[in-house]
Amino acid sequence: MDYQASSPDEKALVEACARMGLVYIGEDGDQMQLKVRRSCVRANVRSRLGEIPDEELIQYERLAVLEFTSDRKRMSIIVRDTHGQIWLYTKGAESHVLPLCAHSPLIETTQRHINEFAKLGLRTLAVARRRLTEQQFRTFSDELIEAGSSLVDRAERVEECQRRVETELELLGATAVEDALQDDVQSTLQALGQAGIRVWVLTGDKVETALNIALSCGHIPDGAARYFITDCHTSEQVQQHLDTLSLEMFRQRDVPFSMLIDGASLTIALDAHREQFRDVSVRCQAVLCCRLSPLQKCEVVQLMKTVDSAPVTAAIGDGANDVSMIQEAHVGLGIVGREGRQAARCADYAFAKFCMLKKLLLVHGHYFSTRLAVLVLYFFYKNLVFMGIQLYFQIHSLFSNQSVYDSVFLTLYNVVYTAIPVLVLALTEKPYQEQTLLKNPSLYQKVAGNKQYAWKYFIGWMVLGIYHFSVIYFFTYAVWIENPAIYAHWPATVSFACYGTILIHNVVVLVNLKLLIESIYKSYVFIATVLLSIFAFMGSTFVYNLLNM
Ligand SMILES: Nc1ncnc2c1ncn2[C@@H]1O[C@H](COP(=O)(O)OP(=O)(O)OP(=O)(O)O)[C@@H](O)[C@H]1O
Ligand SMILES: [Mg+2]
Repeated sequence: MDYQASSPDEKALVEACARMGLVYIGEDGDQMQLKVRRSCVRANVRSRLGEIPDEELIQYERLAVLEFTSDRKRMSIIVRDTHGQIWLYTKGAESHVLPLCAHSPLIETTQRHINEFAKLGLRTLAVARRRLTEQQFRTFSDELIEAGSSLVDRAERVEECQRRVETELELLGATAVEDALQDDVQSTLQALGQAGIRVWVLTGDKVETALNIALSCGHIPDGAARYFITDCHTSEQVQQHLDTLSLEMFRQRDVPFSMLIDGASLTIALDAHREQFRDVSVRCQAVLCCRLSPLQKCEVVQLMKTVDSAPVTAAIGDGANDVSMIQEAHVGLGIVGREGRQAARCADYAFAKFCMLKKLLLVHGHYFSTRLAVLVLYFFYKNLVFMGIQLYFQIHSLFSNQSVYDSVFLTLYNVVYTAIPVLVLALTEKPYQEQTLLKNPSLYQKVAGNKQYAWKYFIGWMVLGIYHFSVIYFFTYAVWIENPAIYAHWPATVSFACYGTILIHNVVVLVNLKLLIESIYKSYVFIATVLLSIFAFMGSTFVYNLLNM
C-alpha cells in the first residue's frame, strides 16, 4: 500500500506500523480501518491486543480532529475504539506536548531520548493520550461547536477549547524519523555562497535537529565560530548575548561567525533590540533560526529588508509554514514537495527540488538579467537615435513642425525595422555557456544587485545614441549640400523625401548593426533577423516608392 500524507512524519509512522503488522487500510466515512496481522505483531504488542484471529479488521470511529498548526506545534485526534471507549491521542513537538502531560518519571526519560535523537538530526515527536468519558467528550464537543460558531474571537475560543481537553495527558513515548536532506543541498549552498548570496536558515525544527542538519549540509562552515542565543526569557539576557557576540566578532575579525537563535529569544530580540540584532546578524557568515512560527519567519525577512544596503531578499520553502515568508520576500520560491503544494502555489517561482535553485539563479537568473538589461537600454538607445535626428531637423527648419521622415517610416520603425532582432536577443542571449556559469558561481556577481542597470551603463548608451544620431545627421547633411548630382535638382520637392529616406536608412542599418555587435551569443536566428530587418527596410522602401511613382 502506498500512503500519501501532508507531513513526512505521518507517512513514516503509518508505514512503520504497517511493517509491524498494524496496517492502516483507509477509512469509510468516519470509520478508520486497521488490519492487524497477528503473525507480524511482536510478542509484547500481541499480548496487549488480547486474543485475536490471525488477521482481523479493527475499526476506530473518528470523533474529532484538532488540527496541527505551527503555533500549537501539535495535533490531536479523538477516537472511539471497538470497546466503545473514547481516547484522545496527541502528537507534536516535545516542547508543546510534555508540559501537558501528567507528572510521571517517563517524562524525563523521554526528554532525554528526544534530545539524543535530535542530536543525530532526526525529526522527533512526543506522543501522548488521554481517556475521555462520554460526558467529557460531550462537553468538549458542545463547547467546540459553540466556539466555532462564535462571531467574536472565534480562533481564540476554539484554541482555548482545544487547550482545555488536551490536558492531563498520559505520555506514551517519542518517535524519531530521519528527515533526509534532498540531493545536492551542500553543493547548492556552497555555490550560492560563492555567488555572493547570503543564506539564512529559518526552521520550525528543534535547536539540536536544526544544528545537526546545518552542519551536515555545510550551512555552518567547519571553521566558523558558533554562537548560541537560546532559552532567553528577558530583554537583558538577549542584550548581553548580542553585546558579547559583537565584542567577539570585533576581537576575532578573521574568523567567520555563525549565529544560532531560537524562537523565544528571537521574539525578544525583535521586540526590544531590533536594530542591534539586525546589525550583528548581518555580520555573521551563517545564521540559523530554530523553532520559528510562520509569522516569525516573515518578520525576519521584513527585518532584513530594512538593512542599509537594501538587499534583495528571496525566500524558499516547501511547507504551509513557509507561505508568509515567501510572500514577504522580494522573490518567493516554492518547492513542490512532500509537504504539499501551498508553498509552490503562493510563490513567484515553483520547482521540484532544492538543488534546482542553483540553475535557476546562476543560469536563468544570469541570462534573464542580461537579456532584460540589453532590452531596456537598447530601446532607449534606438528611439533616441531615431528622434534625435528629428530634433536637429526642427532646429534646422526653424521649428517648422515638418517631420523629416515620411509617415510610413515613422509607423514602421518600431514595429518592423527594429523590433524583431531585439526580441530574439531578449529570448536567446547567452553571455556564457550554461556549464561555465554552473562551474563558476562567482560570475553571478556580475549581474547581482541589478548591476547592469547602473546609471553609468544608461548614460553610456545615451551618449552613444547622441553621438550616433549626430554623425548620421551631419554626415548626411554634408553629403547632401556638397553632392552636385542631388544639388543639381534643387529645389525639387523630391530632394526632401530623399534626404529623409537616406537618414532613416542610416538609422535602421546602424541601430541593427549596433545590436549585432552588442550580442555575445550571436545565434544564426539572431543574425538572420538583423539582416532581414535591414532588407525589410530596403524592400519596403522600394515598393513604397514604386507605388508612389
Ligand atoms: N503533522 C504534525 N503533527 C504533529 N506535530 C507536528 C506535525 N508537523 C510538525 N509537527 C511538530 O511541530 C514542529 C514545527 O513544525 P513546522 O512545520 O512549523 O516546522 P518543521 O516542519 O519542523 O520545519 P520547517 O520549518 O523546516 O518546515 C515540528 O518540529 C514538529 O515537532
Ligand atoms: Mg514543516
